[in-house]
Amino acid sequence: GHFGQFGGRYVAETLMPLVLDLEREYRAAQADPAFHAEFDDLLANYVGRPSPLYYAESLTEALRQDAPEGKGAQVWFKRDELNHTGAHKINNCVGQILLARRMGKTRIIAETGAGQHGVATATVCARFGLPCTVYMGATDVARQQPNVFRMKLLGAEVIPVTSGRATLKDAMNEGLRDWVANVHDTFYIIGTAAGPHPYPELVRDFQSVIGKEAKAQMQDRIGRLPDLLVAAIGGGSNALGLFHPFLDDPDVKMLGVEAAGHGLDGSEHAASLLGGAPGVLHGNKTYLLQDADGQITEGHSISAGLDYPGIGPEHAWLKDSGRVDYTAVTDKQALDAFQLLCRTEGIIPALEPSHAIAAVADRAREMDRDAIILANLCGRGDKDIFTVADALGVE
Ligand SMILES: CC/C=C(/N=C/c1c(COP(=O)(O)O)cnc(C)c1O)C(=O)O
Repeated sequence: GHFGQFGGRYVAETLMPLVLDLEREYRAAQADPAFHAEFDDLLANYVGRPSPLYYAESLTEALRQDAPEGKGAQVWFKRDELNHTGAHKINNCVGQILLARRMGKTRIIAETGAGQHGVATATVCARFGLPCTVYMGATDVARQQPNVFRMKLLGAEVIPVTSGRATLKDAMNEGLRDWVANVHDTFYIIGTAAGPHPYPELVRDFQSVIGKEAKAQMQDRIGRLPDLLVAAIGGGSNALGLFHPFLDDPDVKMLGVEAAGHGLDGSEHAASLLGGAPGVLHGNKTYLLQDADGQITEGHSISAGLDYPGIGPEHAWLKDSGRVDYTAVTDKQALDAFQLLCRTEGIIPALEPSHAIAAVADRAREMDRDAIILANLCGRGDKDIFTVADALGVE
């Protein structure tokens, strides 16, 4: 594997030539200044980067209210929810659509759970005039309706998937099935840092613009590095994007936040690292929620984007190496954090980063007032307002 025992490329033989072509093309793109110039130009002038680095003063003060005397870290956000399409997903889609064009592919497919990756894929397909087919679990079609309509407005075909629990895992199964049948003309834009090598690496590389910007912005604004980075984890791409540029800074601690759903003691969660075991799924070896026979078990999370029984292999390696700490936040805790941010900062976060905000609230109270926490605000909550309304029993 490419991350210790984790990673690898466990795919059907028919996929191997394409996966090898993709690696060859990715290496060529990495060495091509024109690729980087086009990527950087689109991120600046189409996506709207750099995303702001924002000091959440009001949230910081609110958290200090019930912190012990002299405690209460400063909370900063990387505002990737302000990107075009409303989440970090677009960073990766811009990179992958450029690879698809370099490879001469004429058809794009993708999987989606929260619909953010689906919208971002449909967006770059519209921009570059390529047909787009998005696979989405029927459960997620129902709970992320605003994004389903946006995908259609952008010209994408949305195919509901009804197998299993009809969430992200099932959508990714269908995406891989389509890809195996159409390798000649189709490029699969995978939405997270998972899948057969080189996907976990190239997705992490495209998303690392988040951490690179944050490092420079922190130096400009406060002249030092943050003490703790916090990010929510579905497959793990926004977390790796923030963490990766800081991995060689030993004083920068990192916390990945998984979805504990209805609690880690039961099976109704999506904490693949904390509640799973090593296994193989979707082309890579990583930590997975699985039963004693190695069958993948269905997860649960209130947040569609974290509702995945796997995780990118780089996180499996970072956990085992001890470089990154991992925790898990329940649906309830995420909902409370969602409302806290709305009320203190006037920002409606997606349910995914709401899990990170819950963990920030937990850690900030234990840290000194001059400590700096930087959290990834990786998506906006417009897509979630009806899910939240139902959960809170309000109109
Ligand atoms: C690739 C499938 C995941 C999706 N979203 C995941 C997601 C996530 C979790 O994905 P990762 O960053 O890859 O862990 C975090 N924040 C937002 C706003 C998300 O939408 C999607 O389909 O939109």
